[in-house]
Amino acid sequence: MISAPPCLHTTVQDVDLPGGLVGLLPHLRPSGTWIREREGLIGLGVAASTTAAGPGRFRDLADYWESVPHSPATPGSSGPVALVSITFSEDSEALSRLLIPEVLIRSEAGRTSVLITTAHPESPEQVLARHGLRINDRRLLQPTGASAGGDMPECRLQPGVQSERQYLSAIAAGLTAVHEGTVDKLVLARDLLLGTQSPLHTGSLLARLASEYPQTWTYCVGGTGGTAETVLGATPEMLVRLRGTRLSSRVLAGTIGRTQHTADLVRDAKQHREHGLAVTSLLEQLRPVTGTLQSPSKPSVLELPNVYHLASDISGELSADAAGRYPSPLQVAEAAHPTAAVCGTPTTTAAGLIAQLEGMDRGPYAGPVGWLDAAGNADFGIALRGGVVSENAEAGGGTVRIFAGCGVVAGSEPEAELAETRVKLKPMLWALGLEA
Ligand SMILES: C=C(O[C@@H]1C=C(C(=O)O)C=C[C@H]1O)C(=O)O
Repeated sequence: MISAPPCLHTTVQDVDLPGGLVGLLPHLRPSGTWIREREGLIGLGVAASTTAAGPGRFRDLADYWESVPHSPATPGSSGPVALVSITFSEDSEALSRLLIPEVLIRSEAGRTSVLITTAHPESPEQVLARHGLRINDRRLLQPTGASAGGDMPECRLQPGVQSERQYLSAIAAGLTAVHEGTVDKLVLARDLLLGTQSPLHTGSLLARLASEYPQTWTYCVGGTGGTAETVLGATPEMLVRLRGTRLSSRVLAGTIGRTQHTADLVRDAKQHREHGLAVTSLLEQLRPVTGTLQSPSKPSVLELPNVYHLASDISGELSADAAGRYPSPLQVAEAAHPTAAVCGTPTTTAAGLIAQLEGMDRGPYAGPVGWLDAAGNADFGIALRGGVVSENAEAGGGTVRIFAGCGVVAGSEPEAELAETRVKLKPMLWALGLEA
């Protein structure tokens, strides 16, 4: 629902954070995160937010963001940042969201700053104190409360929308569509449901993901209390990164588990075909909004603790329209989404088959997730290796719904694809204490 955003006042202050963003996470209940290695951001609380649904969801979120009136931040700072999660499908029942956190802790190029954005006449100290933080007289940013520790509440594993057997049938049906020439590639996903009896501390869960998977972007959007849903995970895939008019992307497709060797991936023609379709889709979809685009002649191998992926790092430059205007970050994300890394080729036919064969609403899974600022900078990853946490404030516990998918092309074997989803579910299962 789009409502008028409040007028926001921002203050910014440089701080020291020797333990880095990840060290702070177990003490906090973030409303948003985007962290990789020692860089990124943590959002706390919500100064303003909106939700959107349907085919106009990108545009509606962009309109809201553009209408946020805010006082200019200190020179050198890019002002408020919005965290964004957008559903995979325009038909999703789930909401796409944009939220501007009250407190934004941002680490970039060795500098950490705290940006406070508020609609209320409160001092920065009061706002920080409400979120369990203080800045001492030596500029150290410190938590005021104890760490929640790394222990996760006991989780009960429940079946997802499809059993493994049903998922194998969906893959077989996908392969038939490939053999009949309806699609060249189709990405099919499944889910698992985990029930918890006591509340899940999302800060600790995110800290576990960020520590174990430092090569990925640890994301989180939501968590505004009550029965609100939080989207979180650790994605290795960058849909679009914008720094002014410079654009970059990391396309992943073609995967093996760590029990195999990278050489098995590098010499596998099927994996390269699958990868090539994902790269081609991104290049074609970005062409209308870019002037130049470069992609490597062959993919490299991205090594993660659970899998090896074929990876292509794409770079380019945005193009201006006839009036000299550059596309906004949300327009670029809309153009890029969905690539054949998470949908298929051709896109519309694949999306129709996904809805039919998966039998589930992907919600935010495989949709764009990340942040944008008022200077036109943005990081939008693809919401993979994660899930949706739903807390039930009354019952005290909640559920976590986690997702994983894989690309089906000619030569795919259903059992191997099922095994691939098992290793892709590993980061979340491990972070929740369900896997060694
Ligand atoms: C669909 C997922 O991952 C995508 C599919 C891949 C593949 O099929 O090889 C690899 C990386 C991602 O683009 C997932 O993690 O759920």
